[in-house]
Amino acid sequence: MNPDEDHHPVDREYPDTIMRVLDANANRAAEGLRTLEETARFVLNAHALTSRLKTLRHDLATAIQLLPRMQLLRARDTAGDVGTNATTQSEHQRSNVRHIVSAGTGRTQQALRCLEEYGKIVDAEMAKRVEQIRYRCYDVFAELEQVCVLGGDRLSRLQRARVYALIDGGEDETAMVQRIGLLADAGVDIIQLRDRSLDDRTLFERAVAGTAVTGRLGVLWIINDRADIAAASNADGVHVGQEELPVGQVRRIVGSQSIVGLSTHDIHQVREAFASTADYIGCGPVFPGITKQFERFPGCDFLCEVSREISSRADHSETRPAFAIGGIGASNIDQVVRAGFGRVAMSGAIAGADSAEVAREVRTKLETVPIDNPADMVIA
Ligand SMILES: Cc1ncc(COP(=O)(O)OP(=O)(O)O)c(N)n1
Ligand SMILES: Cc1ncsc1CCOP(=O)(O)O
Ligand SMILES: [Mg+2]
Repeated sequence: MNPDEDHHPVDREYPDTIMRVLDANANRAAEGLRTLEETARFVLNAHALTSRLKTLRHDLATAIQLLPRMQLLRARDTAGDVGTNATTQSEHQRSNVRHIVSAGTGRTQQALRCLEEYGKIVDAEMAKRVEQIRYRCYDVFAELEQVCVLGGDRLSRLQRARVYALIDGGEDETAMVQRIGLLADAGVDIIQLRDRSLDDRTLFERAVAGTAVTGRLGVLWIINDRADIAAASNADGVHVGQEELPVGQVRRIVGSQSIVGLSTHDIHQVREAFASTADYIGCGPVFPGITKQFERFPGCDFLCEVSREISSRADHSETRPAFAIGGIGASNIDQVVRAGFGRVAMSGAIAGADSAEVAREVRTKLETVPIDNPADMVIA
């Protein structure tokens, strides 16, 4: 705030000691929130958490404006602060992102409590607002720490993923598990269970079996359409279409640690998806295929538009991994690659006896397209 705009009704001067506590902790809390926000944004790609942390940071700045800023600045005395040299060894060591997050959340919470307590002497309204911010922080911080462990791992695997296979539930559970093993061996990164012919109980049981085997094999496991079954089976995520439950509602069911994918068929839907909390998008249908019939094919023109949209955004945290889908296989992968896509989802092409060779061949071609991979830092 401009010092001239300091409109706090200063009817008294507060002791410098109090002002120093408030000044130091206002800075500490704001810096802590910014560190956590950057982690959610750039390291974890956690869109919903990033925006909640940003709102908290802004609300804190608004609350701090209730303090007499000139008095705060006059009281600032970094050189005379006996605490600046009193550092501990652990303050200078951060071994991984989890460590940064737990240090940041602890520090921010402590700073908010100090602000609140000392703020009560100066401005009761400010103290009340900080108290509310502190309560909101408890929830957001708990989620952030959890996302760091499970969600962060899922998101970094998603960022690296290139080949995504859609499968049905198979003849029986054993057949499905075998197929998953084969696809994983062939280097498939993500497998989606897409089967509308199964009753809910059987679909759930297949989902549970898939969660267990993909967990062992290091493959992401996504359930098509059904957020409830994805949550109940502890799958890595869910994929929904434009006519299904909105992404925000899906999130309420599966939580922030799960992957949510969204189908897109035109560039407006892609932009909407980038503004939502979806973690990746499916783009298509590109070509006619055997799995699903369509009247319209946005085709490779659409893929080119999506590639341009992604590369036009300087800030890659504003985009999401995009998988081309629809009739894609070894015979047309070159066209997809030429459209700038380094990731595909396939069903029909990986359903036959040659599925492993197809998956390998497709992968080799896709690897010629660089994909943005910001999540290559050690999160564990
Ligand atoms: C990765 C991926 N992309 C697109 C789709 C299609 O989803 P949707 O439009 O909801 O159609 P159905 O698969 O539900 O028939 C997908 N499943 N996966
Ligand atoms: C579900 C879906 N949505 C767009 S294309 C498609 C089917 C993908 O299967 P295939 O790879 O066999 O065309
Ligand atoms: Mg669907």
